[in-house]
Amino acid sequence: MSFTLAKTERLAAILAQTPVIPVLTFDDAKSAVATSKALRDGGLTVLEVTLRTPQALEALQAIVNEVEGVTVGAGTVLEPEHVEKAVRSGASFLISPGSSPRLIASGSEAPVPFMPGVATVTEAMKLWEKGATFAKFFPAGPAGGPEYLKSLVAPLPNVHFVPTGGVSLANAPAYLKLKNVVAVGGSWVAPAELIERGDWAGIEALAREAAALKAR
Ligand SMILES: O=C(O)C(=O)C[C@H](O)[C@H](O)COP(=O)(O)O
Repeated sequence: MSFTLAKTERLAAILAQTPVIPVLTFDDAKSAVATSKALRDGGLTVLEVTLRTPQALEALQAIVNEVEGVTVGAGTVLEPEHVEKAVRSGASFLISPGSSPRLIASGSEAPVPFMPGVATVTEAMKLWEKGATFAKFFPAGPAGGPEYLKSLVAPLPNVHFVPTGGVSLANAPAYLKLKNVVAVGGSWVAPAELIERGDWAGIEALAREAAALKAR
């Protein structure tokens, strides 16, 4: 089991592309493609498609095949079966809200980078012992917010986080200014109501505001 340097570097390069990773939930491939184009046109090019709906893998594959200029990963990866299916559907990276031993074993062996989730110091240390230096911080707000993450800079200077869960345009800057935050994740840039309504211009506008945020 290993988080290899090559995959870690690949993940670092993906995360360096953007201050905000949209966390997306799709009920059909068509709206997934349209939403992804709107996000890309607004300047957000790294997308996380959650595996929370029956159509999620089909949606992910459609984005991979039909939308140029985006890097698409799978989110809500909870078990080894999700790892296999997401990779087969063309995911460029895998993200999980947590870091169970079984998932770490299969995720770290995947051919694409895997970013597990943590909410505590000990969880972050356990990953670091295995060679993982990037983790999703979830659920960011309830788990302690920017104050909590700031406290980890001194003891864990080599672990970097993508806070997700309760992040908004308003509070994203407080996370993005931290030394140990490379990007934030959030669903606010593609709200379900706008996707249902087909308001692609609205999503593009939200993406544009988010893309203008600065990571350190
Ligand atoms: O499904 C996953 O893998 C998760 O980790 C949960 C998501 O990241 C959050 O649901 C996004 O949080 P909000 O931006 O507050 O909506």
